[in-house]
Amino acid sequence: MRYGTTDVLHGVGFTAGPGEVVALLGPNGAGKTTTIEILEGFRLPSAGHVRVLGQEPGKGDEVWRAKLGVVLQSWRDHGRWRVRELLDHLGRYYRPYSTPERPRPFDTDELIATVGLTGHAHARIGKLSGGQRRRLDVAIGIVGRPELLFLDEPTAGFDPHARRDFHDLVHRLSDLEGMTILLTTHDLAEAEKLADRILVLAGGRIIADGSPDQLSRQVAGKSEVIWTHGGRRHVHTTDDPTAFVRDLFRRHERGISELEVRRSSLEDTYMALVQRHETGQQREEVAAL
Ligand SMILES: Nc1ncnc2c1ncn2[C@@H]1O[C@H](COP(=O)(O)OP(=O)(O)OP(=O)(O)O)[C@@H](O)[C@H]1O
Repeated sequence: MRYGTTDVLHGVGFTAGPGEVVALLGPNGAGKTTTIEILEGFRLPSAGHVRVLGQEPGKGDEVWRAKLGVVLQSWRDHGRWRVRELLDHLGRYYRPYSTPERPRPFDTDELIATVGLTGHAHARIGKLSGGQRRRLDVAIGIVGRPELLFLDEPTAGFDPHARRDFHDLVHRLSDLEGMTILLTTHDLAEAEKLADRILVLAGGRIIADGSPDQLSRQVAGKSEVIWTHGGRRHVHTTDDPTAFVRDLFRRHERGISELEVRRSSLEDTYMALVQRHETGQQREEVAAL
């Protein structure tokens, strides 16, 4: 993807299979939204090949569009409508695309309950809180029971409870409905919890692609060993926690309690990957001078 003379995506290549949950991670400006917008058909790529549900997104017809669900970063219209009224209204557009395997739309009350808005079904949308509005955005995205769902920072503004409900919802949608889900998030714990696969974008390139475990293995992460001995808490960082713990017990046969080994988190892995990419970029720039 090129804007003017600037390439913002370079050779971004990946496939996602049915029912897969893929998280797109990356620093601000990495190209996540641009990638999603191309897949949704909102932006035409300057070059390359894109197929979404067998179709070139820019040429998708209504039947194709009805199979997609989109939750954008934020939008604030329909303030005078009521929650149930809007979902019922939007759902009707999907009726002609209903199939026996995939009845469309979702039952409105079931959908409202699914996103936890039953108590606000008759509230005016303009009066919802930020988190409630975001729940409604998700409901709007899935009202047509899509085969493929795009979620751009879906949990921004959610309280911990709403976040957990949302995570359960994503699991249900992928496991029970077989929905393929592509989401962007800056919450690494969320990505780790939800995604079967993580793509890390930096500077418009995919710098890592794999399950959270596979990514950790790409970066030789250190582990933290935390233990209490004689009432004092100790922390040690090591490449080989097994050897360290064996040695620890050899040195102190008794008196060790509350032993914990913490592997590097996805956050550590992510930071290391992005830093490695940025250092490589700087080296390339210096070499070009
Ligand atoms: N219409 C446009 N014209 C020119 N450049 C653009 C345009 N839209 C986006 N860009 C640039 O493309 C790059 C990628 O932007 P994009 O919004 O895809 O990033 P992002 O990864 O979604 O970032 P964030 O995490 O901040 O949402 C940025 O450098 C941005 O400045």
